Amino acid sequence: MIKIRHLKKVFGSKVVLRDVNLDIKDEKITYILGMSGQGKSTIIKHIVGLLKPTAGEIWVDEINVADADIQQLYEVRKRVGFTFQEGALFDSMNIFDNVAFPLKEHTNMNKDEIKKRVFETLEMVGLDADRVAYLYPHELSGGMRKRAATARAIILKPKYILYDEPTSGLDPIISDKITRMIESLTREHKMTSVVISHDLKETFKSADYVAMLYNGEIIEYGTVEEFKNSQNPIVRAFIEGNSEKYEKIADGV
Ligand SMILES: Nc1ncnc2c1ncn2[C@@H]1O[C@H](COP(=O)(O)OP(=O)(O)OP(=O)(O)O)[C@@H](O)[C@H]1O
Repeated sequence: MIKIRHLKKVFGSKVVLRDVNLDIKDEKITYILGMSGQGKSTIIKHIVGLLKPTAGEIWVDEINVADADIQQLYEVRKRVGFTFQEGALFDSMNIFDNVAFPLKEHTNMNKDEIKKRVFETLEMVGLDADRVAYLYPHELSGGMRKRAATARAIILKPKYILYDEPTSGLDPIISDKITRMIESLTREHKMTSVVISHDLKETFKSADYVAMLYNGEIIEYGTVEEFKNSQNPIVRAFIEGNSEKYEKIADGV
């Protein structure tokens, strides 16, 4: 399980995360929602040790990432795959080399083993491996690039996968396909998924748990039904897409 306890992060004089507490349950899909700039990406960067917290603990199973040594961080990176919003793939490498990259870095697999694993993984994310493996990222559509980036993130068979806005910039049909891919990796391949999103439609379709980040804290956490029935005024304004209501509450009016 991933457990975040009293996570605080200050950039310069700006307090982005005040006191984040969150449990990510194994083999489930947890969505983290929140307005732009609230610090959702900052949370996931802490989970993989790309940022050091100002205070608090981030447990990935028995490892506290906040004070992990190099060896432990290496272990965390094997257990936790992640995809970022932008620039997830190396433009100068074809899809095969992109997806194979972590295998070459982290394992002693031979060429045949690497090819087998890359092709299997491309199929797992719904790509036709024979067709796309030797294409370059710019030759793929946005949705296919997201799938390929996911293939690279799961190539080491991580227990956890973190998706940063996997459906942003995609049309509703492709968004639905990406959501189904996340579901299939979670349900059939027993991964634990954390999804950062603004996309309520996709969230309500596939989340097991939903957390809402606001003003540096998780202000609501529960199942989709619980979240939909939340009486928290910020959550209500967010669900209704009511900017006037949201801003009034945010301004303390
Ligand atoms: N390395 C950094 N140095 C300084 N400020 C940062 C850094 N990383 C993030 N921030 C600031 O922290 C805040 C939260 O950023 P973050 O990207 O985590 O938000 P987010 O909720 O993921 O937003 P979005 O939905 O737009 O991606 C922003 O104000 C951002 O400018």
